[in-house]
Amino acid sequence: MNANIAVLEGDGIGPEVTAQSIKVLQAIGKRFGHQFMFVNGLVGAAAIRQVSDPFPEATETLCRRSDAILFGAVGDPEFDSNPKAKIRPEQGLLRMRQVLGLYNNIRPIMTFSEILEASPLKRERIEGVDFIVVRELTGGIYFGKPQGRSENGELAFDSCAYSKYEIARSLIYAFTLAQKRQKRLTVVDKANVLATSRLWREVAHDMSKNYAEVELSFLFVDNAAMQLILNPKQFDVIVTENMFGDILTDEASVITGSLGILPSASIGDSLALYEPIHGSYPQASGKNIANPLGSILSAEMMLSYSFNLMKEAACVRAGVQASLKAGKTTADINASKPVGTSEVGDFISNYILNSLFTPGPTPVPERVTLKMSEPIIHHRNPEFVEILTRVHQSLKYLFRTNRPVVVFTCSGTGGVEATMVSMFSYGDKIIAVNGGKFGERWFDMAKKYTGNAVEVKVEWGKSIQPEEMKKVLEAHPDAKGVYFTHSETSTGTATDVKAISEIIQKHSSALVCVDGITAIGAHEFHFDEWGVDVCVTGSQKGLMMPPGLALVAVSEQAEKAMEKATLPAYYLSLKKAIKAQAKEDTPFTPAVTLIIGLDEALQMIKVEGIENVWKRHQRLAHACRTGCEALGMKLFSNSPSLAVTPVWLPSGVEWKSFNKILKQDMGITVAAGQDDFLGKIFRISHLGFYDELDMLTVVGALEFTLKKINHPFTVGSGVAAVQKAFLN
Ligand SMILES: NC(=O)C1=CN([C@@H]2O[C@H](COP(=O)(O)OP(=O)(O)OC[C@H]3O[C@@H](n4cnc5c(N)ncnc54)[C@H](O)[C@@H]3O)[C@@H](O)[C@H]2O)C=CC1
Ligand SMILES: CC(C)CC(=O)C(=O)O
Repeated sequence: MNANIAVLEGDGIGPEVTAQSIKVLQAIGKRFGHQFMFVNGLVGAAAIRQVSDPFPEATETLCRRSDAILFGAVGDPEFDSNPKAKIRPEQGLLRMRQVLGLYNNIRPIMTFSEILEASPLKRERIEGVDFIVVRELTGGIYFGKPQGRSENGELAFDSCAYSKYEIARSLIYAFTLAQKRQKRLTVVDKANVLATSRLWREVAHDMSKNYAEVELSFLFVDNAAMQLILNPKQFDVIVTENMFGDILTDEASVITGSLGILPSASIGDSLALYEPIHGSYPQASGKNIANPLGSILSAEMMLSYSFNLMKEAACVRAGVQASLKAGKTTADINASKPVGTSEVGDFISNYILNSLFTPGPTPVPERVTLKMSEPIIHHRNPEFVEILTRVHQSLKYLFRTNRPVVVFTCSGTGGVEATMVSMFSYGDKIIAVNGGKFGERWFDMAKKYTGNAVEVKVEWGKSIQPEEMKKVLEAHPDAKGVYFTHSETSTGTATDVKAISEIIQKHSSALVCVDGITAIGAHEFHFDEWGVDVCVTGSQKGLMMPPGLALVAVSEQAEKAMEKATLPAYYLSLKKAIKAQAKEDTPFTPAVTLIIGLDEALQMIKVEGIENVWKRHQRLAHACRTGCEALGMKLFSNSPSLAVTPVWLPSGVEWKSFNKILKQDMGITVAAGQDDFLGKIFRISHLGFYDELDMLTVVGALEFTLKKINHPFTVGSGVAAVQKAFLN
């Protein structure tokens, strides 16, 4: 979606906390494919200083033309300490609320389990607190007339007035909200003293007939102030007038741990403004110490209330929770080890971007995710058959084959298992090349199924050469199948499939069985031309999908072998799957949603063109390697894969702290080394949905991390090398 957001930062800490929300909204835009346009407007003391008006006409126009308003705070000691000042920053805020018709202020009060100890109240009293205060915002004593001083200055007066209409529109909102929640509504007033409060009660009573399922109660404000602290869990929705709502919610912030974390939405009939409930906290201004969560959570409210972007809002909340869990909080919450305002914003926006640089799962493009979030359809419906038919065709394009490629609902390992149980019998000799975790797995699997497996061990980081394969085949002329891995994920090492397949065909009648799980979509591959018999890939690799599907291409030879095979196979029977595939069907209930996503992902690959996809992987892999080497890191593999680059950790660098900084400060997840190489190497993926900027990002993040742990290197050298690799 496209949205115009008016940004009114205001005074004191307003600009610094608002900057964090913008950062977070930009991250949401990037991750979910939305365009948020931010336009600044003057308000408060800043506006008085520039244009002598705390809410200038230009700001009002900007607000009216925007889809939502993000507000910081107003107020400045210069005015606070001068009671005689005629123009005051706060007048801007009040006028703005009034002229924009923002008559309800919604303030959710919810504790975060991660920071319960930040509250001075007992854990059992506050754990699970979750209520909402609906504060009337454009009436009551804030706006009542007359207000002022007597002529002789001996008397000052304010007026509190409410019309039935004003009360009713806040109550309607609160009743409706309660209906959707726990169905409990508390009206807070001072009806034992104030006439306006008695009118609130009267209107609430009358209205309650229309909301029979909502349990309505009344509480005097003095008692409410105590109950909030004594037993805050009793509340579901509170509705109250302007002044009481302001005071009670500052008090309620003690339950949650800090005034700095409470957000709000000020809404009317057409416009909505999102603002933390705190003020301009001038003592903290410019010091990078204010908590930005009130503002960030207000941005979360904007996403859900104004834009109905619920998934995006949930993502912001998850980022906030992650920051609290990681202790990335300001001094008001974490006095012993605080981080700065901007660090909290960085952490949350990095969390949202959550850049995966792992060789599976790999990043899923937004348009694929969106496709998968459409309503589910039945797998026998013509719409699904059409999708499956297209997927079958696209898979042929992907594998470069005219033969069937079947779709299994399982991981890549399940796909390899399907080939074994479908093509072989007990006692059949299977050669398995073991040059890493996955080769090891195929050897184990063959041993289990046929009881006759030959392991060809290859040093990690190296690939099997044709002459070596020739010797193995000569030693085992009775082999029925040879399993080898195109791109070994654990070592980032590629095997020359074309050459190995040629040797096997020349010197043996064994079936050529390729684990293409991390190779398909990254490495050049021609199933038919290269004489491969079965090749398996998984959805969460080069296909830019979540895990859950195995795709298996099957040659004519392989199909013939199935006629003689006697190993038991049911769910993973390739024979059954091929038969169903011929009718554009699957033998068992397929993962409908994943296949719908796969259809979209394969369309993306087709539009780019498979040759271009291979070339892109080559470009990215080369740039990634160059960048790492420029930082003084050594590459692990002598036959590098185009899917993943494994790198030796520089000496003296400890993996756990290195990875923690990469992940927590930069939002980058890379893969650890496995087995003997755990803590010694790490692996950077460029498999699937990556581009040039991603390589600059990951190498830039490596630089940041090395700098933070004081590892010597020339700042900028890695990023420059990546840039040169692309530009030369
Ligand atoms: N919506 C608005 O723009 C509001 C503006 N104001 C104005 O703000 C100025 C200061 O007023 P105060 O009464 O001091 O209220 P305040 O809300 O600015 O600060 C009160 C106390 O709350 C804590 N606090 C507030 N925001 C925080 C944050 N983000 N992180 C960590 N701690 C935080 C601090 O301990 C601070 O001393 C005044 O000029 C006042 O008129 C006050 C309330 C609301
Ligand atoms: C400066 C005041 C208008 C503050 C206030 O009442 C509020 O933010 O709710």
